[in-house]
Amino acid sequence: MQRGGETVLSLEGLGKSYPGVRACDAISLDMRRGEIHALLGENGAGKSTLVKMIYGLVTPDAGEMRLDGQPFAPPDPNAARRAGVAMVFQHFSLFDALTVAENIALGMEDAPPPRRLAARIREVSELYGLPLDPRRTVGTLSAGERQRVEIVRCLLQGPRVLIMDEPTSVLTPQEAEILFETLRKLAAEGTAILYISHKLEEIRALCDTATILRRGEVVGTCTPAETTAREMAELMVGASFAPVAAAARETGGVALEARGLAAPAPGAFGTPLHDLSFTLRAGEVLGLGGVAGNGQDELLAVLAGERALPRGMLFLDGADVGRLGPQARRARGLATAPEERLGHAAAPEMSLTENALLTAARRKGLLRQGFIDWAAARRFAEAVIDRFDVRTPGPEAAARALSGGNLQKFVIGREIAQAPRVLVVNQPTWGVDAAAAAAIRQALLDMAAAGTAILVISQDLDELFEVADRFGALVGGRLSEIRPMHDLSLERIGLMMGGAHDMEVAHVG
Ligand SMILES: Nc1ncnc2c1ncn2[C@@H]1O[C@H](COP(=O)(O)OP(=O)(O)OP(=O)(O)O)[C@@H](O)[C@H]1O
Repeated sequence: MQRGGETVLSLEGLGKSYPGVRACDAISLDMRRGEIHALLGENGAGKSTLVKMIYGLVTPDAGEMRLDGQPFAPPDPNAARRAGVAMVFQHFSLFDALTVAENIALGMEDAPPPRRLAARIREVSELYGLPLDPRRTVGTLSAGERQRVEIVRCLLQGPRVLIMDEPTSVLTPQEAEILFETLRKLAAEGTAILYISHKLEEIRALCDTATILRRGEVVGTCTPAETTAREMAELMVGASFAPVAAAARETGGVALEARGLAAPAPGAFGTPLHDLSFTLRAGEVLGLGGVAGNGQDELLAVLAGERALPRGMLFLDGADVGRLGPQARRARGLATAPEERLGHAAAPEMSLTENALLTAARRKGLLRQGFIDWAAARRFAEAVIDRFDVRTPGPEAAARALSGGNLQKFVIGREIAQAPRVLVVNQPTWGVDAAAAAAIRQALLDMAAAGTAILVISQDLDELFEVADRFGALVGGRLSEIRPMHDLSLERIGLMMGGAHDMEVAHVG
């Protein structure tokens, strides 16, 4: 570990307000050369706002920044990049139809000629243990490989400060380990890394120091290796919270069954589903793991009814529902929550009340003789906000004004609160902080104990260990054998999911 290097970036009293919310309040923080610095905080604590100020996407309304001792106020990301600040986002901004090299060239100001660039990409990717073929079309890459494109793009700039926003949510455990090797090597060379994650065990393994934010303010710092995950979670929340506990439960009859379920790829780069068969019983939680892009979204779309299926492939309580649309399936008790919260699970410009109405109108009786019962819709939205501790000024707030994790709590809570017979969720706690994730997982287990059949599609294996009774891996649109969760180790599951995609652990040094 390289503690004690000179300060590269210092923030002094940084602040930013949005209407009704002080997102960041007088934040001071120093980053040193060679340091891997975690930024921790519950949903809405201000982490994204803070890094957006460093990256020139948001202008602070108070305080100042210094980079290498010089005043630093980037008006836009280009300026931040020129000054040596790079950022890898949770959502990749790559063009599927272009090659790796073309994508990288697009993000550069003075891209070298194609052959030189391809050679540089090979060089940097090999040096940092992130093999990448510059000629591959991005649409054919796995999520882990796409992330490598983003990282290599940053590394080509030789950044002094590298910001990573929840980088491991798309990786297998083996790929995450390779990423950590890369980050350690970068830190050893002097790069300062600011690392946002809700995965506290990862932070303990990787980060030299952590700054904890709560409601826009710095509330503490710690040395992650010397602090337990629970202690860190409690520092973030400012209180203790209960661990997830599964009550003993009995499984009932088969509620949902897929029989040889198959569907062509929805577009040029989607994943076709091949011959998926599983049963899901009342009171049971079936976990489907897999690296992003292996058919998760496509499976959710056919289970939700966004895409119809031929006869004979999908049964709800014994009845063939494959040809029914989403509203008809919901009316029969099959509720679903997709991964993408803004735009798919929720309409960004609509209020929380309107978003609640979108999926709950039938089951919660929010329509009266064809008219919307706005008072009832608002009460339902308020009940979800209360029960799942969604931090927002109120149900009239637009979905897009919520922090990522708070919107996630809302869209999952909206389905849970409808008490469906079968619930299918994709990445239910993606981007949700530890305490809120525990609350969502507990709610899923409580529903199962009350007899709901639950299918959890997730890339978070710790989550599946916590909630699932049985496990199957989705790989290339196919389903592995389904095994009892307690027979499986993390390593075994990682291998079932496709291991490290032909990658070798970086040889550091
Ligand atoms: N564009 C915006 N308009 C209005 N409010 C906003 C906007 N962006 C952020 N906020 C508010 O600022 C606060 C901080 O949000 P921010 O996204 O920085 O939190 P976060 O710590 O990154 O959360 P998460 O872990 O959920 O991503 C939240 O209360 C959020 O609702």
